[in-house]
Order: sequence, then C-alpha cells, then structure tokens
Amino acid sequence: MSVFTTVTSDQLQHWLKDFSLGELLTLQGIAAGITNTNYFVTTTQGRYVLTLFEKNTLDELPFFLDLMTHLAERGVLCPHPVARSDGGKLGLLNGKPAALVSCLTGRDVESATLGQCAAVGRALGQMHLAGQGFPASMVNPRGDAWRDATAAQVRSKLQVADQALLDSVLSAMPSFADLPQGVIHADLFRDNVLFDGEQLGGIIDFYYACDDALLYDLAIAVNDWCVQPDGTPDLPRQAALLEAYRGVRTLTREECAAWPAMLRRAALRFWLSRLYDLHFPQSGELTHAKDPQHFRRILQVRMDGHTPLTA
Ligand SMILES: Nc1ncnc2c1ncn2[C@@H]1O[C@H](COP(=O)(O)OP(=O)(O)OP(=O)(O)O)[C@@H](O)[C@H]1O
Ligand SMILES: N[C@@H](CCO)C(=O)O
Repeated sequence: MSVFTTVTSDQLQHWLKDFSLGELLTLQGIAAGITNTNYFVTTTQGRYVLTLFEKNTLDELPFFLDLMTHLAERGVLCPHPVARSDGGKLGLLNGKPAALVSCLTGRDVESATLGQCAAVGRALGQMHLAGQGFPASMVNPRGDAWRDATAAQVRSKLQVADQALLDSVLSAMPSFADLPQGVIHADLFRDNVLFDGEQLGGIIDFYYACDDALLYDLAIAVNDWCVQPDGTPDLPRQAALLEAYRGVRTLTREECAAWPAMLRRAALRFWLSRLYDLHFPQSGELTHAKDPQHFRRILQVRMDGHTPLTA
C-alpha cells in the first residue's frame, strides 16, 4: 500500500487554491508503488496524480520535475508537472514535498507484447533525443562509486560462487565515459511504463533520472523487458525493442561494441541494489525486497554470452 501520508479532501482543497485547476471532485489513494504516497486527483479541469515525496529532499526534486516538464513539452509521453499560479511546481503538503502531475492513461504490463516492446524502445529513443537539450545535471546516485561501495558491503554476505561472479564482473568492467552521454531514466522497468492495450500511455517514475551513458538506459530496459524468467534473453522482444530504439537514435560503432559489457553493468546494478535491500533493510521501512537471484541469473548469462550489436 502506498499511502504513507494521508491527505484529506479539505487539506487538498486548501492546497489547490494556489493552482488554477477548478474545484476538487475526487481524491483517491493509489495502492501501487512502494516509495512515495500517490493519489489520483480529479478536479473540474481534469485528472492528475498527486505525489508526496517520502524520501527525496526538497533540493533534489526540481531536477526531476524540470526534466519531466522539459520532456513533456517536447512530446515525450510522461507526466507533465502542473505549475501553481506563481510558477512553482513543488510545494509542501502535510510536511512533505508534494507535486501534481498530469495523469497518464493505461496500466503497467507484466508480459509485454512485441508491439509494446517496440513502443518502449521508440519512447526511450525519443526521450534520449529530447533530453539532449536539458540544461540541469545530476550525478548518477547508483554510479561507479556506489557500485564499488555496495559490492564491498554485500560481498561478505554472499556464497563463494557468488563472490567469484562478483569479483570477475568487477575486474572486467570497462569505463563507459567515452560513449554518448545524456540524461537517462535509469529505471525503465515494466512497472514504470503505462499501456492502454498496445497504445503507450507514457513513462513514469523519473526519480532515478541522472546523467550517464545513453546505452546504459537501453541495457537496463532490455534486461527487464527482454529476458525470460531463467535469465536468458528473449530474442524476439529484444529485437523489437532495439530495432525501434535504433529507428529513432543511431547507435555508434563504439556503443555497439560496448553492448555486452553494458548489459553486465546494468544487471550488476540491480543485483547489487537488491542484495543490499535484502541484507541491509532500512529500519521502519516496509520490506519489499525484490529477488536478487533474478539479476544474478541475468548477470551470469551476460557473462557467458558476448554478442555485440552490429553497427
Ligand atoms: N502520472 C501518472 N499517471 C497515471 N498513473 C500514475 C502516474 N504516476 C503514478 N501512477 C500510478 O501510481 C502507481 C505508483 O506510482 P510509482 O510507481 O511512481 O510509485 P512510487 O512509490 O512513487 O515509486 P516506486 O514504486 O517505483 O518506488 C503506478 O503504478 C501508476 O499506477
Ligand atoms: N526497478 C528496481 C526497483 C526500483 O529501483 C528493481 O526492480 O530492483
């Protein structure tokens, strides 16, 4: 359940006075999601999502809200933050940073069709192109420093075979600093994309967005959308997603060559974060630890097979 902070209709009505959104009609808590408090809000002007940020600090949120604004204004299907009459997009509600964004249609899919994989690839390519002009920057909070620190923390909790896998992945990890960089979503899993049938509603949850190699975003998406439960690639889905992405943004020769290593980097990032959440649960936090083994399997497969992309 993801209403950690309750908002009453009276409180919201008062808060909405600073927006030009008409009268509040309905307010409904959203059960999905594990980090923030989310509500569907309907006013006489339309339907919105209200988010109370439970973890982010006030100073880091403008980056995400400005990014969504920048992308939405350039035709990327993503939530469009709603500005108050004074132009601000971020406020305080019940002591929590809070924002209103446009409500997208659709729901997340568990088993994506080839058409949905293609739509995600296309949308990611469009997001990468549109993001090129975004002026603000954000260091990847799950970048190399985090990776090395987290690997050191979880290593002693692992069995010998897993330690060996971790060591060999880390020792063979190249730098990707020379690949095309830009603003990336960094968490483009199936639960962060909404579909209405085959129609893409949009991409949500930009709260890991940061600057990094664009290819990394593609590898993160492929490792979720295009793998089978045993960790092996789902080649038809992968072909659909990659072809659609490449129809929007051309991959360089260097990106094609770096693809196998990038898939390993992407798998390692989520193996590590899931291991960390499992072995070091935060006190007072709801436990939603996701299975690290899934990404261990993907990582093993990515270590065993090295198929570069053709340029
Ligand atoms: N702009 C939006 N339009 C429509 N539905 C949305 C929107 N934003 C969020 N939702 C709905 O709310 C649910 C929870 O949102 P989200 O996944 O962002 O939760 P969170 O707790 O903020 O993040 P997470 O679960 O990834 O930690 C989504 O699954 C989706 O159904
Ligand atoms: N998408 C992540 C959780 C949120 O970052 C995972 O599946 O581990």
